[in-house]
Amino acid sequence: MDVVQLVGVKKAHVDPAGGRCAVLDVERWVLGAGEQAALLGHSGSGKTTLLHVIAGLTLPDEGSVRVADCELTGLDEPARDRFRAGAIGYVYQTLNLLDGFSSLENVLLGMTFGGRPPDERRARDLLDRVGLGHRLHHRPEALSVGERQRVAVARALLARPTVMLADEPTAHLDPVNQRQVIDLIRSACREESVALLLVTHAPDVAEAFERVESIESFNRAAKGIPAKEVA
Ligand SMILES: Nc1ncnc2c1ncn2[C@@H]1O[C@H](COP(=O)(O)OP(=O)(O)OP(=O)(O)O)[C@@H](O)[C@H]1O
Repeated sequence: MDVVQLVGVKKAHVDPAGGRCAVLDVERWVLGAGEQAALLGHSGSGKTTLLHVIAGLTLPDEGSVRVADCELTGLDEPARDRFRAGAIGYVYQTLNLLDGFSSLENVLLGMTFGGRPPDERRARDLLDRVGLGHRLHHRPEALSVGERQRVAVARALLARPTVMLADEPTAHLDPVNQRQVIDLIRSACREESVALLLVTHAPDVAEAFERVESIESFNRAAKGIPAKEVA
């Protein structure tokens, strides 16, 4: 069963001169239930835009985006926000942790938009599992970059999502920490049967995945790839 299915998805951004710039042109792309895929691609090839479209953070100009059997293009923004809070775990490139709040509060805040009561026991358990049981009450500024990254992973898992989207979650880590955070994301997703799409620039991070693909192979709008060369 596919938990993400994009069909005929097109998305253009408006450039500073007011012109439209095609960023996504995807005939069909799917992610299976519990599948783990690494996504590579050059800077500006549309990786973050693709994740935003799958998460319903932005709508495509054309096409269908189905996630966990829900057609996101048919939902208004508040409905997409509610859907995302329940079905999608997102680890942002910039982590998006709130400065004034502890690790535990940051994890719990992830559920605020879902309309369900925050599950503090699960939040503590997840923080424990990512090795931060002793950092529950530290604020982001008192955590290392790797620890912040792990808080973001725990927050993304709290609502028991169907899909985890991770946008370069290890960009600022040394190779040892990078490996630890990736292993942690992968094992947590496997244990909870969460499908994973992870964007990375690091070929050695991608190598560990059974499915590795470059966005240029399926996005006809990626620069340098003429549409006719894409099957
Ligand atoms: N809100 C926006 N308005 C206008 N153009 C945008 C917007 N967001 C992204 N773009 C453009 O769309 C293209 C794809 O951006 P995107 O962030 O998806 O690329 P990426 O593959 O994730 O890049 P990177 O690897 O550098 O993070 C880029 O050329 C970018 O300048």
